[in-house]
Amino acid sequence: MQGGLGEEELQEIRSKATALLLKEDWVQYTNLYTHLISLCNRHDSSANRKTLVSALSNRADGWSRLGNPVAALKDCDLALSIDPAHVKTLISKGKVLMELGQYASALECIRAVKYLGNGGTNETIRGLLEKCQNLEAISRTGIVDLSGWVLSGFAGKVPELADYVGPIEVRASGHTGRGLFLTKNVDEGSILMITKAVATGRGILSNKSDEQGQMVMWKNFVDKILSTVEKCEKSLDLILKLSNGESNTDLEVPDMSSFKPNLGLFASDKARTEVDVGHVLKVLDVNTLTEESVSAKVLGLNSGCRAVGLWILPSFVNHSCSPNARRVHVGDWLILHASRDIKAGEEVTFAYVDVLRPLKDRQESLKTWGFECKCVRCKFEEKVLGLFRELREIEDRFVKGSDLGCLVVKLEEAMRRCLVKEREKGYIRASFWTAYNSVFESERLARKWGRKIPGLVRVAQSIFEAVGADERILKLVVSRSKNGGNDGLDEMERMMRLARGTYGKVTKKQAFKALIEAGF
Ligand SMILES: C[S@@+](CC[C@H](N)C(=O)[O-])C[C@H]1O[C@@H](n2cnc3c(N)ncnc32)[C@H](O)[C@@H]1O
Repeated sequence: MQGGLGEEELQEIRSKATALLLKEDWVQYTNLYTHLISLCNRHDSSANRKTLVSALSNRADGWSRLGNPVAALKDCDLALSIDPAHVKTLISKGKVLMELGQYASALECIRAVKYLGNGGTNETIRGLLEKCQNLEAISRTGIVDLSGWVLSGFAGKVPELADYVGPIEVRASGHTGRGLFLTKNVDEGSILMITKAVATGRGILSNKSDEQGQMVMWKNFVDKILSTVEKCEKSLDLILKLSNGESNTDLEVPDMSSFKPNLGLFASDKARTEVDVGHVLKVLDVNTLTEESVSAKVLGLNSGCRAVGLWILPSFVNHSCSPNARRVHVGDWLILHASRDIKAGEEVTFAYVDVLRPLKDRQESLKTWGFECKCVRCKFEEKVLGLFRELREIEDRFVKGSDLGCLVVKLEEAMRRCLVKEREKGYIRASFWTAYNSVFESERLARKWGRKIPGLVRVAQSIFEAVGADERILKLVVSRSKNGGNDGLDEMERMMRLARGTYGKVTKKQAFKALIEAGF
């Protein structure tokens, strides 16, 4: 007998627990340990305290398996308040804290195991320590290095990342509601945030117009969101802070502390929350992002696999046709980076629609979003197209699909005659990128019109400065340089800048090259 708890009874509970563990029946496993914990509490003795600690530790594992790290953490803390040197609990607590994005505290737990010495230096602990150190560094600095994964051709599991909030803050942004702003100067490729989706819906669609496949993917995504918000009040609070598209006036500007790593995005052991499903669906309509949109790059994904997802902090990023940021998706993680240099105080924007299209096309696409873009580029284009009939006529002819080479020449001449400034030429060239692309891409057209228009590098550079980096432009610059059109180191440096702007600073130089290859 152990002060009230019989050895036989304990043995029976242990055997049941092993059977449930093998069956991976975590609900019954957790219930069984709840029963044992109440037995231990009823018969307090020093022997039962040992049993209590290991029961709490095991129940914590059960909670973790059930996706409830908050309850797991509570059990770990209870166990450690009785035995602060309980190795298994310290390891469990370290893992739970990692899951909650509390890397510095997780490191403390795992280091404590290492210094306790009893079994603390084995491979598992070393691996855990290394992983935790990496994640802690990412969450503090935003420095990620996916070189190994990229160079291996994206083999194996998607790399683990950590939440990072860079030099950004949410502020009121006039007619657009709230927006994300930079708090210090950054150069192109700088990582602005790393954040995990509240939920994603994935599907292999036969083609872009596979409506049935899209419906299934959307339903699956909505179900995941609803199940998360039903279980977790904090996730619901965050989602309810997002725009539902009805009015941009008087929207609350959330405190940046609401976006601290992962907190709140997990189920708590509280009762289920009442959810206004209609409101959540409206929020999803306005804030859901697709992974494969033009201002996003998906790393390491099978072609054909599509995904939609909700990421909280990126939902505060407004659209601009002259954007300065892009997204890179790695599994359920979204990495937002500067696609060109951005000054402190500037608003961070990415494109909701293809910005390498003429004004009319962009305006048409933005109708589905329910707003008109009033960015500096749109205003400029509206003004010049209104002022200069010849530019307007060129746009009309472009829409009708006339000879693209001739059109590019006319466009360059018209810009010269209309005294369009160099930076603003980038806006117009971006609008007619398809025409420039077909000239630079075709040897015949390049021979025919090449001497009458600026070279690819100049055009690419002006577009880069006006609307940020873009994979399609990078692709053309790289393919041209392979065909012998390169001028050595300078060109390499230019390509690296374009690559950094397109993918963000996520790999070393060598891997960037592989990424460029893999991207195409
Ligand atoms: C993903 S939210 C962006 C954040 C939003 N401004 C907020 O306060 O929550 C998308 C909504 O923001 C507004 N929005 C985004 N970009 C805009 C723009 N360039 N001009 C006007 N409204 C914009 C539109 O109401 C759009 O439906």
